[in-house]
Amino acid sequence: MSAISVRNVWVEYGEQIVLEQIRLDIESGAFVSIVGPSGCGKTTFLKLLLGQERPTRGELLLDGAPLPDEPGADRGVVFQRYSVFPHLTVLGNVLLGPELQASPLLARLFGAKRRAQREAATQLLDAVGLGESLHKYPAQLSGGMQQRLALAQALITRPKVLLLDEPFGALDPGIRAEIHEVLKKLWKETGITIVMVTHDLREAFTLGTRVVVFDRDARRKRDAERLRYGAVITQNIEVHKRRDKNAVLSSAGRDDPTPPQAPRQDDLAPVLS
Ligand SMILES: Nc1ncnc2c1ncn2[C@@H]1O[C@H](COP(=O)(O)OP(=O)(O)OP(=O)(O)O)[C@@H](O)[C@H]1O
Repeated sequence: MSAISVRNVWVEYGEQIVLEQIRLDIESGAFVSIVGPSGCGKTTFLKLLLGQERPTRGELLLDGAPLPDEPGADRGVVFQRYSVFPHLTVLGNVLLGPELQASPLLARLFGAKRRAQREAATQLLDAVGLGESLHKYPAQLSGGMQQRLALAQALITRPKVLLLDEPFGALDPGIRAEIHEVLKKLWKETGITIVMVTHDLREAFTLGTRVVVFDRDARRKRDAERLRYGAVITQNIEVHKRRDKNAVLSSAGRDDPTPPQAPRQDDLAPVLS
């Protein structure tokens, strides 16, 4: 479990200010959903957490220490598409991370270590429902199965933080609901801190312990001002108490209805207006 602190962070690309004055504390084990209009800097924010982008100003801390400047095994990531390697089998995809960690040049594990990692990978693939598909290639999997694989691939190195960039955006609603359950279960079991960008407000509120809205100040939306002002956090909504994790997660249970906090999509439209 890991806490993240974002302290007065700005991101500028040349003349364009994308994010400004971003201040956010994410408690250890939280599940934070990031929503906001297209182009307001959500993916940029995720890239900051991943270490793919650096803030122009401000700092980001992971468990009180400056966040490493480059992606590392402490942060797993899943994108909407293309997270998995098409030329590797399901098992090969999940084993690649540990292999690269153990041997950056050869990307191979040997002997007892290989057996232990194979066992861990197989267990994880079982947990995401791909236990029967270990030797298939991604092209032989459905979209939902590929995203399950991407989750397993991201989690095998036991990262402290899982970053999700619209991971389920391309999936049908039914498949989405299934994979939500898988994700909630993994979150519960690992206690990992999750930050997820989504366009789906219902998903944001159903999964998130906190929903954070990024947007430009309404007074600064004129075209002439687009470059000079970045997005800020306009709302930071606590949806569920993380300590009450079982209550959050029990929404996955057969007997539990949708949690009372999860609003209808129509009710949520004003959040983004
Ligand atoms: N490397 C870069 N160089 C210059 N501009 C960039 C770069 N990366 C992002 N931007 C700009 O930053 C702004 C925010 O982009 P970002 O992808 O973070 O938005 P977003 O909220 O994730 O959008 P969407 O919801 O459509 O995915 C956009 O105007 C984009 O053009």
